[in-house]
Amino acid sequence: MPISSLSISHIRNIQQAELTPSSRINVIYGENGSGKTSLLEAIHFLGLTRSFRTSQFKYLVTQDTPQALVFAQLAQGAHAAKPLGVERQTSGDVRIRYDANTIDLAELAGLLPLQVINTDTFDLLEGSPANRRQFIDWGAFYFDPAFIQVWRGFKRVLQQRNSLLKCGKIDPAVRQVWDREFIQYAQRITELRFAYIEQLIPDFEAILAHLFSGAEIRLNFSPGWDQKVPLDELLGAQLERDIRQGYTSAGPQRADLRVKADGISAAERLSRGQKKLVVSALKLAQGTLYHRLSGRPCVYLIDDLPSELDQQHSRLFCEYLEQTTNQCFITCVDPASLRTVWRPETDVAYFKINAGELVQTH
Ligand SMILES: Nc1ncnc2c1ncn2[C@@H]1O[C@H](COP(=O)(O)OP(=O)(O)OP(=O)(O)O)[C@@H](O)[C@H]1O
Repeated sequence: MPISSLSISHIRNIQQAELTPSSRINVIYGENGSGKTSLLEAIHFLGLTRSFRTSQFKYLVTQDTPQALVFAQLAQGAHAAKPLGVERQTSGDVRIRYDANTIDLAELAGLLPLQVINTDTFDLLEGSPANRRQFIDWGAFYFDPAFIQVWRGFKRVLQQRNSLLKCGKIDPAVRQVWDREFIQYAQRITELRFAYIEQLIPDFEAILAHLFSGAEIRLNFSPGWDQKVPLDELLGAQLERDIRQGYTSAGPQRADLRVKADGISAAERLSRGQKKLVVSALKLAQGTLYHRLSGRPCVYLIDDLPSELDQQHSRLFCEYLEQTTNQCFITCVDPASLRTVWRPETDVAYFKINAGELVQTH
């Protein structure tokens, strides 16, 4: 559901800002330190009650202010827009209200599915497998309603098993009970991840073909253990090692999505700009698949779109965004490079931000 109006109070250097965004493309521009990323963080806060830049709320809220509040109207097609408000205190209290009801975080995540493309997105290639598992699990969460329960169950069993391992000596009967449950969850979570990746790959390849040429990119999902060996055998064979280490070394907690360019790790092979195109294609593919499955577009927060990209690739990126129905909030320092890329019929709004103050421009 696109945001049809937005009011931001006390997010970083934005004391108070109001905007009426376009349902399609919004370009937010301004000098370094003017508040562009803060505006994207405000939208992220609205969708998830937290920032994508810091895990500590005290850094997100305007300094010396006890609370942040972001309020929006979410468009509902032909029907009247519905209000959504997220308020969070530095003391810890969070209040989420949607259409006159208090809702929880899981309901909020379903209302405003967000995709962020920023410098951290490079972690999808350069970071640890945990980044890629998070990426897969975001998609699997929306892909199959069963995923969240399976994921929670698996986390609980893994924690229990690891606690047992840390104790050193384990009663074989107790271990068998936990292993049985561990294996059931491991198989289920892996099936759901496989199913999601299988659906994602064609979208990823189609988007990549639009944005990128120069190397053959392949995605390869590795579930976290050698599939040729039954997991119960593996857990038994690795028990001594697992006890020494104090954690379970095989299972979905070790899954990864390997990205290769011409058969070599993409993180090692690609240039910075090429990496940006590949990670963006992954994020755009997630949004496309989500839209196809749910019938609803995502909201994209794209920080400094032109950075790392030459003019031709910026143009291709914008062309792709234009073809989708996502609502996009795109930041840049100089809007000149993004002024000429849109088709005349595309609804594009421009906002200039200066010292946290926002004005709509043309
Ligand atoms: N908690 C806070 N309270 C008030 N101001 C803050 C807070 N945290 C950061 N700032 C300031 O907010 C300003 C805006 O930062 P932001 O990262 O949004 O800028 P930007 O426009 O994205 O810059 P750049 O182009 O350099 O990436 C900065 O000057 C920063 O120092």
